[in-house]
Amino acid sequence: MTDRIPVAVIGASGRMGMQACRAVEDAHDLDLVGRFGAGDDLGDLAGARVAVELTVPDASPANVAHCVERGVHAVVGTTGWSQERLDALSERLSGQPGVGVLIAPNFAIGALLMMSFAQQAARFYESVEVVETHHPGKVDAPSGTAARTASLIAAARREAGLGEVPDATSSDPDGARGARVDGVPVHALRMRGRVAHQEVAFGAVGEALTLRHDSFDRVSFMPGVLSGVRQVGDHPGLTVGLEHYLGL
Ligand SMILES: NC(=O)C1=CN([C@@H]2O[C@H](COP(=O)(O)OP(=O)(O)OC[C@H]3O[C@@H](n4cnc5c(N)ncnc54)[C@H](O)[C@@H]3O)[C@@H](O)[C@H]2O)C=CC1
Ligand SMILES: O=C(O)C1=N[C@H](C(=O)O)C[C@H](O)C1
Repeated sequence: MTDRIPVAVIGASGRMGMQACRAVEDAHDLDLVGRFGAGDDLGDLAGARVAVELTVPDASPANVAHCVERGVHAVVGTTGWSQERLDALSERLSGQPGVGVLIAPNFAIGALLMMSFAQQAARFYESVEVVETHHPGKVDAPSGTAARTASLIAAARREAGLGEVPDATSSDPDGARGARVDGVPVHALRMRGRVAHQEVAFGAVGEALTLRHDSFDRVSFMPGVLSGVRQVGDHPGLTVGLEHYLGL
């Protein structure tokens, strides 16, 4: 008989939380034992071994800390985790050996591949910019995916000895050139009718490379959520990025 994993979803009434509850309920090896929303007492997380955390950036660190303190593994899709918050979580995990937390800026396989391809391409191109588009209900900008993509690109550029992206702009009073994440220009669009989309545009003399990923439906995130739930217990400590579980 297989050992079924008892799972709780935090943020269960949200766009992602509802989808995650359905995916867990439909999985042959998982049991949905708890659904938690804003204002609920997480208590012992209804006896869950793994919690899926899909809330808002301001609530996520406390929810994850609650899980870790009770020895419950956490699969976290909530974005907006700063390096400072990640460091505090690592510190907390060092006092709970055996507990695993996965922070996954994006669960979609295509988005993970896009980030990996962007990392590979980065050293060959002088110019690069990231453009993400999301539904207008998203509270954080840039997206976690865009921020991570930019950081990965920046690290690859540094390693290759590339300097700043070329840009002669000397007047931009309204911020038309977007944000900079680790020196990489990032632009965020919010549009009714969209879900989650990203382009990474590379340029070199006489050529361009464009990488694009589209999530048209939140079902695209569910195989990744389920992989995370099944594997987090085998990965104690903090892991940032589902690619580390998938060998990408
Ligand atoms: N990693 C990934 O692949 C993906 C990550 N996300 C991220 O997941 C998060 C949730 O996204 P959506 O579902 O679209 O947002 P949403 O706004 O639809 O849902 C968030 C839910 O969290 C609840 N909530 C707020 N504070 C809470 C608290 N303290 N405890 C428990 N529940 C609380 C809200 O009431 C709401 O139901 C966002 O950070 C988003 O960026 C979204 C899609 C994919
Ligand atoms: O809020 C969303 O919808 C999404 N959030 C994640 C992010 O910020 O990157 C993942 C995906 O883009 C959908």
